[in-house]
Amino acid sequence: MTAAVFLENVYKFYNNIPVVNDLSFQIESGEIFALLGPNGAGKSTTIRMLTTLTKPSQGRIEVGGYDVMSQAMLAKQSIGVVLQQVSVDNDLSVWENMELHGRLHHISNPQRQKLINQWLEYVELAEKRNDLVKTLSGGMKRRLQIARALLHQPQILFLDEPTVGLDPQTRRRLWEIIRDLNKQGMTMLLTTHYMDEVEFLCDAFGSSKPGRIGIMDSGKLISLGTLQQLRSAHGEGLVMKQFAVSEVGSDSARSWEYLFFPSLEAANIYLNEQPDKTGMMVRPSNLEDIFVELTGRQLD
Ligand SMILES: Nc1ncnc2c1ncn2[C@@H]1O[C@H](COP(=O)(O)OP(=O)(O)OP(=O)(O)O)[C@@H](O)[C@H]1O
Repeated sequence: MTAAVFLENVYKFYNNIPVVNDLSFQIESGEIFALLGPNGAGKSTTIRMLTTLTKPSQGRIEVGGYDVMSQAMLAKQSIGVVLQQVSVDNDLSVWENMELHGRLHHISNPQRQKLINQWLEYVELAEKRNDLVKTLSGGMKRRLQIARALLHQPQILFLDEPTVGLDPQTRRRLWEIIRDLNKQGMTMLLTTHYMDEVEFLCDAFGSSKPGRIGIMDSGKLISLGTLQQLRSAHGEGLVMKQFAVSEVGSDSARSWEYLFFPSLEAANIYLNEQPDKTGMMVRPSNLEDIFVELTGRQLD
């Protein structure tokens, strides 16, 4: 079966520096895939290459079975894109934004109006159809971006940092939309630097098909798998040990050392064997622990 998204040995150089460095992975049809990494890891550049907005310097990329270099038009038709910066036209109404996109994609009426209505209903903006976009909230604008990206019935939806700058309720609502679209069979690739976003969207929680997580750092894919696979690979049990890193007068700055163990039980056995347990605690590992272990950094 052809992968919905396929990257092989992909590089992107800016000023001779590889900001994407030998990236290879595939996403199957219907899968949800999150690219997680700190600022500057190369996530946006990767999405820009996948969506034909910038060319790879080397390597092969296919989306929807089409080569992004030699079959860019066909590749573009098979994808919907929601970029980090809100890209809807503020001076047009909600409906006019949808109409423009529909015309650009040569969707003829009455199908165009049917799809506009369907997707505006889906993102709960039907009642706002005649409102100017500049009067909408940030969350509404993001939902409009999603509705517009879906109008030409793409197979794959790319979302670059979809919930950045939104309040908690709005983020939650967008996550539900993203998860629902994926349940309906839409292939999804999203970038994020929020751990809770990845855990909500990619975690099993009763789903037989959890999403996969690709952790990127300095242009490289440094880990790949479901949350459970990442936890199994790095250790499901964690012992946190507090230690002083500096002493200034009577103040001391404290930090944590993380020790991973194959299971929570193994972590507990280790703790029980310690003669002095002061400043130590045991808990199951999570995505953030794994990220810090792999990159040596914490996300914002
Ligand atoms: N057009 C460009 N010219 C030169 N350097 C660039 C260009 N675009 C991106 N970069 C550099 O490439 C690196 C990767 O940037 P990118 O935006 O892909 O990272 P990111 O993981 O998406 O980060 P963020 O979460 O901040 O968006 C950064 O060091 C950035 O400064």
